[in-house]
Amino acid sequence: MHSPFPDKPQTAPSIVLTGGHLRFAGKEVFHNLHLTLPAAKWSCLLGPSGVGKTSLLRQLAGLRAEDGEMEGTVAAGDGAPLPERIAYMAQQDLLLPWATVLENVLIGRKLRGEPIRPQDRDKAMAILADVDVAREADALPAALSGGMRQRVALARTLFEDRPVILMDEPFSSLDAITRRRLQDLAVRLLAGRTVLLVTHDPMEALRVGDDILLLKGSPARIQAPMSPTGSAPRQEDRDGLWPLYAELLKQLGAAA
Ligand SMILES: Nc1ncnc2c1ncn2[C@@H]1O[C@H](COP(=O)(O)OP(=O)(O)OP(=O)(O)O)[C@@H](O)[C@H]1O
Repeated sequence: MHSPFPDKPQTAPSIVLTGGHLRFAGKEVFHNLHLTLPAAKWSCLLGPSGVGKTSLLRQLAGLRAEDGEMEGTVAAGDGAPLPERIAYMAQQDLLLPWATVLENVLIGRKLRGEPIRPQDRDKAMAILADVDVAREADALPAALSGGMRQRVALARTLFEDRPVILMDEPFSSLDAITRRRLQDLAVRLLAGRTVLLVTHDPMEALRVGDDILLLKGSPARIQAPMSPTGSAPRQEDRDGLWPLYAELLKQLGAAA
């Protein structure tokens, strides 16, 4: 099968957050939060809107909270430095408006002062083809639909090919068919990576996640209600996901 990643992924570490704490204007979003993301597994984080999922993802990505107080330590289980091993895909696509789609995928190399080699362009184009926006490679982001921009942002994350991937609702703007296709693609391309995926879609979490996490309450706490069996991407009927879906909905309802 064609793969834009001919090399083996670097070893993916576990990620450990200790004593996570976030406060905005006196409101505690979370307090003394502990979380371990197992190495080379997909963890999916669900929770009601505003509970703190994006904030938690940003803390794991090493980003500061604007206008907020953040405390806690984030470390890789193997003890090696973490920041350069993380790819972070934000909720807003954050594409550079003046750069073409292809340049946006390659922007990480450019920002790091690395040369753009022919094989980098080839790899970027292969990923753009995988996410079905290769025809738009020379277009500016403003010419794309929201779903297309999201696919470009996903392509940029995949291009970075890091062992740790943090994604904030990466498939939210996509139609149902494209969403499933890209879930399957991401599972294939990111096998062996340590992934945390924030989603509002319990079925998405059940299809792709090794571990499902819930963030709930105020201040928010982490729960780990289930770890679906069978290898991802799972199928609703074949893998018996519907009862788990109902259970997750119940638990999310209880979280409101
Ligand atoms: N810059 C900020 N200033 C003040 N409050 C903030 C700021 N950023 C986030 N918050 C607050 O922190 C809380 C958590 O926000 P966060 O975006 O992490 O939630 P979320 O679970 O990702 O929500 P959603 O599912 O809607 O994306 C919310 O109450 C939000 O209003």
